[in-house]
Amino acid sequence: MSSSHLSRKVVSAPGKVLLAGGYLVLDRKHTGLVFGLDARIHVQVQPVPTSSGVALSEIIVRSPQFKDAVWEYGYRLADHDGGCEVTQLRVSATSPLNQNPFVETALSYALTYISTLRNGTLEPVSITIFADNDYYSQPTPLDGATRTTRFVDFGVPLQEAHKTGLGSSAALVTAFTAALLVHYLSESAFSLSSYKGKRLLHNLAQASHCAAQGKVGSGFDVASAVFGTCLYRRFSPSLLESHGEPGSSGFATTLQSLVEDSSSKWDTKIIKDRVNFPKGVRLIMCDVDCGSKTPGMVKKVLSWRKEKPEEANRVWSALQESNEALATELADLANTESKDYAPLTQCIQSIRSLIRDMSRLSGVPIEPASQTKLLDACSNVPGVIGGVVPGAGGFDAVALLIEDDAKVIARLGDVLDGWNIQGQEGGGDGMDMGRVNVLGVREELEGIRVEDPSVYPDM
Ligand SMILES: Nc1ncnc2c1ncn2[C@@H]1O[C@H](COP(=O)(O)OP(=O)(O)OP(=O)(O)O)[C@@H](O)[C@H]1O
Ligand SMILES: C[C@@](O)(CCOP(=O)(O)O)CC(=O)O
Repeated sequence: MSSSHLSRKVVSAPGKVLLAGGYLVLDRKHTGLVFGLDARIHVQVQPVPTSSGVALSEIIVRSPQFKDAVWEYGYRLADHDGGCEVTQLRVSATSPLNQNPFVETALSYALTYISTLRNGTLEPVSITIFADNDYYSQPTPLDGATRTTRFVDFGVPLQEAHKTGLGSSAALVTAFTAALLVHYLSESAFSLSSYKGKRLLHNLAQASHCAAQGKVGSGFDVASAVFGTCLYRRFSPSLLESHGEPGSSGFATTLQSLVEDSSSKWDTKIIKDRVNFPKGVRLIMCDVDCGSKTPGMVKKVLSWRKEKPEEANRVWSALQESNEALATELADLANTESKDYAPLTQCIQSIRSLIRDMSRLSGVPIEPASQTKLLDACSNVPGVIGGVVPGAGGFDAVALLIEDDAKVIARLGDVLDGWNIQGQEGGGDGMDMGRVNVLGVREELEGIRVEDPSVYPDM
């Protein structure tokens, strides 16, 4: 190990799949069953050596798997308790500003919080982001085969990469925030191994993720990035609606109180003890490349619920019951070690049927006909227990539960090989289904994790 590894800190956070509870989880009355995935975003922080003894207040962030993915920021403490303001610096006077709102917001929020706990200036650091390959569409070898490169060079700018929908921004903001807290704060002020530390990270990452996306979602993706697989009940949205912004008077104190929850306002529920995953079963994702999400799906579903509350609430209550039954069945299978997967198939079928009701009644293609065909074809493969359109659904990836056996994956591969043509001819949604690839990801129970820095490439 070279000595530079000693001062480097690396933290990783998992991607997610909302197996059950899409849309419902937006309402505190309901829960979502979210699985963490073994595709992670890793963030490395290292001090910048200063030979002259003069430290400039500059932070450089790189995402070396993408073209031109370098962001430089100046930072300063604002007057009137305004927290830490960051300003993106141009790489050259003539080059356009290539912004990364998630990085920039996570940086100013984390530095603001850190500055409330530390006196004096924060020394500059260099930050590197590594994304596991499955966050972006490209064929990856499945279990058993050797992955050639741990972190593939995608060779394109970040905006041109095809995302697979594993929640890169939430995993990034969470790992990025955690890496900065671990770097700048002493173990006694902040530790990821305690529940208190995770709660603090959760609150801070939810605040900056919402600010960066410009809307308050349910936050299931940030919650699973911190706590891993869980049943999730969201926080009241009003919590994040009026905390001001970096630079505005009083922002630092408001953020500190929000993050440390000094008025006990956070009502998020992370339920881990009712969730388990049976040995012998595996979750996999099939990425529909060129799949696209219909814009405004959330808005349309919510306006249907507002217009027809009785109709919608009937479906949502039944779905909530089926979603909980799925979590219970998975936990029972894990506890009893039974290999009778018929009840699990049944749970998945009843969820799918209710999701199709929701699609029909709301007019939103949550499980469109082309995904119904894909899921039915996958479910007919021996060893496949069942599958759903996860999250918001639409034309994105599907999630399957299968018997954890390479033969099942091989059989699935055979079915999916010719899928492109079948989808285009018979999809019936006016959408072309692209190629369907089995991603190399699987479920993972663990959330945020401090990593051994020596296994990452030197940057
Ligand atoms: N590897 C990375 N390096 C730097 N920034 C990244 C990286 N991955 C994601 N980001 C940031 O997150 C943004 C993508 O966030 P977006 O919410 O659109 O996708 P997502 O979180 O993957 O979506 P979904 O919830 O559908 O999975 C990028 O534009 C960039 O700002
Ligand atoms: C529709 C929704 O409930 C889930 C969206 O999930 P995904 O981004 O499709 O994985 C929105 C949310 O929970 O914020």
